Amino acid sequence: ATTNNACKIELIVNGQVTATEQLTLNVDSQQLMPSGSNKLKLTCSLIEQSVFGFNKDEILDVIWDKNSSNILQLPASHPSYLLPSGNFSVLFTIDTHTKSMQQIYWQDVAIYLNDSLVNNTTMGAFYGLCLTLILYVFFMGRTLNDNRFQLYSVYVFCAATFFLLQEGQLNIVLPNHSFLLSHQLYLIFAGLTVFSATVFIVRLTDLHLTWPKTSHYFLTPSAALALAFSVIIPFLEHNAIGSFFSQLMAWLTLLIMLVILLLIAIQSFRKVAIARLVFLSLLLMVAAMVFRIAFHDFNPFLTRYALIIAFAIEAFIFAIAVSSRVKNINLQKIKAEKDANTDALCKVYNRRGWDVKANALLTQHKQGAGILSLLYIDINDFKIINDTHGHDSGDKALIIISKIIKKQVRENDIVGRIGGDEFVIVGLFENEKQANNLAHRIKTRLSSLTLRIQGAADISASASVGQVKFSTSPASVTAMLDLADKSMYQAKREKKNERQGNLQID
Ligand SMILES: Nc1nc2c(ncn2[C@@H]2O[C@H](COP(=O)(O)OP(=O)(O)OP(=O)(O)O)[C@@H](O)[C@H]2O)c(=O)[nH]1
Repeated sequence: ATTNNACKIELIVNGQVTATEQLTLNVDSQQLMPSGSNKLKLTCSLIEQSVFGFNKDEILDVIWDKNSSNILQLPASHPSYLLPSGNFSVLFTIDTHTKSMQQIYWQDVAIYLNDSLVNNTTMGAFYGLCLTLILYVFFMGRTLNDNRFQLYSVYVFCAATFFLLQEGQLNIVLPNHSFLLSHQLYLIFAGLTVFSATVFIVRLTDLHLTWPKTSHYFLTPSAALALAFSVIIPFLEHNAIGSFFSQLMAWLTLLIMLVILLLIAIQSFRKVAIARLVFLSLLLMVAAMVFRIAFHDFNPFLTRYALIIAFAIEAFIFAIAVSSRVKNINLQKIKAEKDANTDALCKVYNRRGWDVKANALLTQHKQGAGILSLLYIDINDFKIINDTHGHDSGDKALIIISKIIKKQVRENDIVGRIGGDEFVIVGLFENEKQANNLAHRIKTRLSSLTLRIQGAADISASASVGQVKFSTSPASVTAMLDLADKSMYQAKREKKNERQGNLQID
């Protein structure tokens, strides 16, 4: 009967034991294994069941000897086995493709369960966050038709897949697919991550516009080279050349990140929008990467977690940066649209903007009832005002008159300046009386004006106002304008005749 737990592992080459490793319960141990097929012997004497497994990802397959039916494979991210109690000795083969230190763990069942629960929950939360960000930003990008957002999703997808393959969670749902655990597949996703991240960051922060040469001749080609390495390395012999290329890829990636970091630091210094956010998250990522390269074999678990945590924070910050860009782009679009439709001097609609709004009102009138009324306002003898007081004072007079008009109208009436001294108002009224009231107010208010202009002489001005009303919708806004224009000329002529009549009487 066994009185204490003990396990040892022996490496067997040509039938000879070449190395022995005494395992310690709940302490990871290292075993150097040449690449290829390694025969090993596990000898245990156990009071109770325990868990035995491998941490590293270079393992292609673990094949147990025929007499190992009492050793149970557990659904886990890495090859893990439940060892029975009692004394036993069993042979197994490990296929690896790189000569490496294998991390072997031998744990209490309770500790193993706790560790894998923590690991899988943490990783599950991480994948959930990534998936949410990927989908959210992707569909936001589709709505806004800007490929920066799709690039973000591609980048986060590649990185999350890289972590998924490296951490091995796919192995839980798809056991016995050793390819999923293999170095090859996750290395390619590492390359894809470097490439998509570079393209995304360049587009997000407009590095291709600020430093076109650096981004065309260094950043994009280097990222493509790192991607090419990641595809080539799995096909190389796992010897000095292979590890040289692996190192090269790691350092190239670090170099790309440092250059981007430097450029974005300059942008932050120049106070370019979102540059600081991007800088912060990149700094975090570089710190995690330096840690990963410098302490490569120090503690793989910790090294991987540092990168995952840094990446989760980075992905989140990038999502904020992307949405902040969306906001900026949207605001710019809205402002540009508004500017294109606004008269710069009087801050009412210009011809283009007024036409759009007037058409919308006409459509509304066609669908409903009420009176559509258009007022056409032309300032009298504005040329004389300009000639007498100067163009600058003329401008100020136009501003004051437009303010007077805006004060008289209701919120939904549409005021536009469609010519030098010509204003139009279109509105929808419940009845003719309401429409006439507005026309009357405008005509009275503009019939005789004294405009006070700071630092200049007062200007006397007046305007002629024409009105057209429709209970049945007119054919078009142009037709409506033509009629209103004629009505205004009629009013102007009458006013001139009146004045001439007055002169003759005098
Ligand atoms: N200050 C200023 N003047 C403008 C602007 N746009 C047009 N004008 C001037 O407005 C004047 C309009 O002149 P006309 O169309 O001959 O009309 P009017 O002098 O008002 O004469 P009636 O319409 O017959 O009463 C022209 O002298 C234009 O140069 C502007 O933005 N600022």
